Amino acid sequence: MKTILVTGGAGFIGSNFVNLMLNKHPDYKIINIDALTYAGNLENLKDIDGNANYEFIKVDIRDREKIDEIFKNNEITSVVNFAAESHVDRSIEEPEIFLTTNIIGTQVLLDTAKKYWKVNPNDKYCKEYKPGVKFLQVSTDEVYGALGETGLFVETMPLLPNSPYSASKASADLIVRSYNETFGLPMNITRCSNNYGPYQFPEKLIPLMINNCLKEKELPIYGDGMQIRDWLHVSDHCTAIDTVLHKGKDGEVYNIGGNNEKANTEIVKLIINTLGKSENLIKYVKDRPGHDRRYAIDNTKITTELGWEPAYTFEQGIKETIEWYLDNTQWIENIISGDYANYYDKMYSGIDEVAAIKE
Ligand SMILES: Cc1cn([C@H]2C[C@H](O)[C@@H](COP(=O)(O)OP(=O)(O)O[C@H]3O[C@H](C)C(=O)[C@H](O)[C@H]3O)O2)c(=O)[nH]c1=O
Repeated sequence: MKTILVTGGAGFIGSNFVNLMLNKHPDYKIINIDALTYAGNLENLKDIDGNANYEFIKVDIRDREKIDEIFKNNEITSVVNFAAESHVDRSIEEPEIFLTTNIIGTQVLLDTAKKYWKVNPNDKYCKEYKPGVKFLQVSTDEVYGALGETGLFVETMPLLPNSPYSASKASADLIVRSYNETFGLPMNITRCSNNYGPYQFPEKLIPLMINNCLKEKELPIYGDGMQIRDWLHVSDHCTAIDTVLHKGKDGEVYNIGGNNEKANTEIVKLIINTLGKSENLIKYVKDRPGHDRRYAIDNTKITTELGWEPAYTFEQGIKETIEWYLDNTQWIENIISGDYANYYDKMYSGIDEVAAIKE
């Protein structure tokens, strides 16, 4: 039986992944560890309550002692590391937590996996690991920096991150790479484009706009709104990670994109129109500092080498996502009333405050 340690499994992408894995692989055990910060919510996992193959442990990935104890008590065969501080705007306000969680937290996991997975733990030079073990680092296309009007991100591009968030993720990627080169630790890195879908915290563009629209609050678009993102449905992202976990070649990086390039304003207008609201709600505000102009992913490697492709069209995905938020207004209220509430209110309750924060 495989035992997969999923970190950050109460967050948006992590909880979608835990749900997928338990349904798709009924013979796997999933251990979900999560610090339950503002963006994590066990309500995201209510459908698997009582599943005998699932265990939740509240822990911060920076807690070396507790991580060690989890590896000691369980025969873990893979780690899928979703745990991260992920919001770019917040990384501009308070970078430190991004560096400690995203970089040091990853290093703690790598050290512990190395310790427990080595065939000979006492040999510092041992590069032989138990069969089938793998560390999968979930990363982001933001590590490549920004694209101009043309071109796509490919895995061989240099890392040129622009925000404290993306710099922390790029640093973690390099640490993971170094553990593979220096210690032979089996690993893959995946770099996804912008995710959307159910259970996304309403600080990110799509759920923020849906939530504000439903409450008839202003919709803050940064700068000219012509920045482009490549939108990937979270369930496509999860099937891609499952594919890389099982078929990814050791030491390789795989980009994961949705083949859906859209300008921010187009997305916001689509949400407004679907919800039958007025475009007068849109308010163009001061631009995000260091705002990346365009992200777009070349999926050739994962498609040709591993046979994965996104299944969702954006039209279908956004329709289902809007419906999900309409059906789960209480979930939104619950998640934004936690310990992040003050920060959330400050950031998103009024446009003038948003603009002030961006100054
Ligand atoms: C919240 C917000 C965003 N925006 C703009 C800023 C971006 O051009 C775009 C998407 O912003 P968001 O913060 O949702 O996502 P990104 O900054 O592209 O980053 C996201 O996708 C990558 C892959 C990750 O790895 C990040 O973890 C994830 O947060 O909308 C606005 O114009 N107004 C707003 O109120």
